[in-house]
Amino acid sequence: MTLSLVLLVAGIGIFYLWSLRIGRRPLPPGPPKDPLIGHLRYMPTAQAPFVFHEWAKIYGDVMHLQVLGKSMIVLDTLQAAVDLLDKKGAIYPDRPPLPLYELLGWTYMLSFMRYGEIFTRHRRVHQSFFSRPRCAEFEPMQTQEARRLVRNLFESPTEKYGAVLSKFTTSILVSVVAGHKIGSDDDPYLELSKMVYQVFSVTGPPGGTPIDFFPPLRYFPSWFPGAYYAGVARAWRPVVRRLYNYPLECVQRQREAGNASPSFLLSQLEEIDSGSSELNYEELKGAAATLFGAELPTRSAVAVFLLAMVLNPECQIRAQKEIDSVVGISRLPTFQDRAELPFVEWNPVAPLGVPHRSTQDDVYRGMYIPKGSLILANVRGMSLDENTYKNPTKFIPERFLPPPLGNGEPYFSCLFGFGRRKCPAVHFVERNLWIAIVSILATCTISNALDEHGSVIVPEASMSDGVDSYPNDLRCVIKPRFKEVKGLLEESILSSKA
Ligand code: HEM
Repeated sequence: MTLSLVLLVAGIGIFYLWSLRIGRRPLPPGPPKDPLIGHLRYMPTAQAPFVFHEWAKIYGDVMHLQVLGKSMIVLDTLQAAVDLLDKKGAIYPDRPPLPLYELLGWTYMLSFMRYGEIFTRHRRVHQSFFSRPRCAEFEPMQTQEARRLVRNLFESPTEKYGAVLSKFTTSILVSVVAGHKIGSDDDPYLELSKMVYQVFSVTGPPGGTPIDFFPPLRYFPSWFPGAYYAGVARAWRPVVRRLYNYPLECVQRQREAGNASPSFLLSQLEEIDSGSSELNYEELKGAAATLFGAELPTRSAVAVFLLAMVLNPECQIRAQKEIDSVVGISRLPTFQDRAELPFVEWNPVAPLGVPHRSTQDDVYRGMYIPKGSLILANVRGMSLDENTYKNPTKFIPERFLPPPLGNGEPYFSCLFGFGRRKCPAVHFVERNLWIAIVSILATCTISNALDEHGSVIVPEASMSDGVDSYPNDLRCVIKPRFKEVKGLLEESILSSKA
């Protein structure tokens, strides 16, 4: 009798727990799906952040999608992303496996690394290299590169602006990572950076190819249905290998010759020799490749800023008035002016970032999030949240400034990602952007280009779908604001040792 009672109570208990999970904790809502393949047919092939944002208006800010049996959770509000990825960071620190990137040879890349012991070591190395005090040391070099950027913009036609921006971002990264100063346009590092862009362009955003959903396809010839990207990866693998080998070989050679400049690679090589490094040689190559691979978002951010200035000339004038009142026109701005230039603070929006992956089952607002789900933080969707931001599609740089300077809207804190995968270079990146933007505003007038009939070209405010979300149309004219500008730039560039 007693045994039956115990079994009955245990049975009820087990049923209760089971019903809690299956019955009362449903998966987050999502659009209707097909049997077996789930949402495969409905996954957006273009402008995904905007499509997800529209779906979120119907199904809610935490959506569940399923593709070939894999769960995907799309987070469309900052609140949901902060609650899950920040506050429960221990459950969401992983990245999905990326078989195509493995085939390409992107190994030991922090951005794509699975969570674990190797990740923790690499993350420590990156974080300590880009610590706040360390980043302050890069300011003189960043200032000089921003001035070279302006000079190069003056000397280039509109269609070359993209290349000029690449040169700026690559120069800063190469200086920091390998201690090399880029001079001419045929510098091998510029060629490498172009290659990285091409590799990412031909393989698309991480995790989106048939091989990522069905890894055995990587072993098939590229003509086999679904295995096209295996051929692409095999063809581009040597390029990735060159990106891994070239910088380290250069710094090793310079070190032997006794003329290596301070850099990430040099300090890590010294640590390897002294036995205090967290990384071995192959891992170090991957760590450096990680940093070169991060060139694209900075280039896009400056390009988006230029586009915003063409489309919003009143904002350009307001920022320039502020700069003129603090800096004047007889010198160029420096980081020391930053505290007095609140209107120049400006940040880009990265669209979908890199997916996180959950390592345990979780429950959020009563919804069940299965272990192993891919978590996509739709940062673009978050920026369009009308409950938080007034006129979200309008460019209002002062929206985050406290009144009376601005609207006092909540600061958009997620540009650099979430939780344990947040961009480790944030202090470095926001300095790159600030000095580029303030230098351009202080010295340039950015205005509409004219077409062959003399009519004003108004570029469309839309972004590419590619890996770097770059403006589709950046036609504009960049000219010196006043006649002394070129002299000030030349003087600063010639006298600089940075
Ligand atoms: C405007 C420029 C940039 C933006 C908007 C940006 C933003 C981001 C975002 C959103 C992530 C993903 C965070 C997440 O998964 O939650 C990320 C990761 C990362 N970023 Fe940046 N980033 C920029 C530039 C850079 C630069 C220049 C570097 C290096 C010099 C860099 C290094 C990294 C690394 C290593 C990761 C991977 C971190 C990890 O997976 O643990 N980023 N960044």
